[in-house]
Amino acid sequence: GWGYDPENGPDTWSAQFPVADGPRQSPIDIVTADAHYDENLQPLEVKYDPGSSSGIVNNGHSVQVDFADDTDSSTLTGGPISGTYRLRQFHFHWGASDDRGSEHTVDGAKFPAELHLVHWNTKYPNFAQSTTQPDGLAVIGVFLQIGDANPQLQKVLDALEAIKTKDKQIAFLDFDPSVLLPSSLDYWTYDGSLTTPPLLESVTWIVLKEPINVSSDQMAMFRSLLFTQEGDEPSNMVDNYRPPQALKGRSVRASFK
Ligand SMILES: O=C(Nc1cc(S(=O)(=O)[N+](=O)[O-])cc([N+](=O)[O-])c1O)Nc1c(F)c(F)c(F)c(F)c1F
Ligand SMILES: [Zn+2]
Repeated sequence: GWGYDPENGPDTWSAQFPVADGPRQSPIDIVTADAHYDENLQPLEVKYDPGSSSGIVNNGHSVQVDFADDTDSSTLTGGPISGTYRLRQFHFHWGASDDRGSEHTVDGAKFPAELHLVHWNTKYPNFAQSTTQPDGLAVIGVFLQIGDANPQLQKVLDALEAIKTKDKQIAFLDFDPSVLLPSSLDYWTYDGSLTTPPLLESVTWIVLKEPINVSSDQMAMFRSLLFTQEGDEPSNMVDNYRPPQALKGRSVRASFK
């Protein structure tokens, strides 16, 4: 299956997923001088219920925290979107070293990691259906930068030793992901896609300008995960990021001056 090695990584995905060469692929490099301030953009409204967190899983591509999305308990509204989007899951992308790992870049600069909070549009019956619609998903991207250790992140990191190998998962309850958001919700937004196969062009991207902190030691904990299943030749889960894709005429809007 697809992955991030030379023989199954981002440069090979278009063979099985031709949309990889489509008109609205993600991630992108955000050129801040070209990001147009749009005064019509609303503030983001994030309302997460810690009671809806359910589990944490090593899915073979990332570490993912899943949420119950059968009610409007954890939602995203406002910002560039209309209607109500439900939080489905969040996950991370990171590098083998602190000089890389984010998917989006800012004026060419890479961050050591990027958090993605995946939401789906409740005008569609469920997540799967929404993934096939141009306005089906809204993903909040948050950059991680090396600084002081992040105590909010530590609860996620403490769970990793129990899900070291692919397909391992454990219960992960009472976690409010808003503790992972920076103090400012200023954002850039553009129309894009999933950054992993099936690369569906159904994502309104909302990339926060302000990074959150992570320490180098905490980054090393992400890198202790494995892409591989228990008993297989171990391969460290690192560099699980797709590089920036062509803008193909798209505009990036800014919610701030
Ligand atoms: O649920 C999905 N979540 C997801 C998205 C991204 S993402 O990087 O593309 N993203 O949008 O943030 C990265 C990871 N990850 O673990 O790294 C994910 O687990 N992907 C997904 C899927 F797996 C399918 F088989 C499918 F049919 C579909 F429609 C999907 F949308
Ligand atoms: Zn992602």
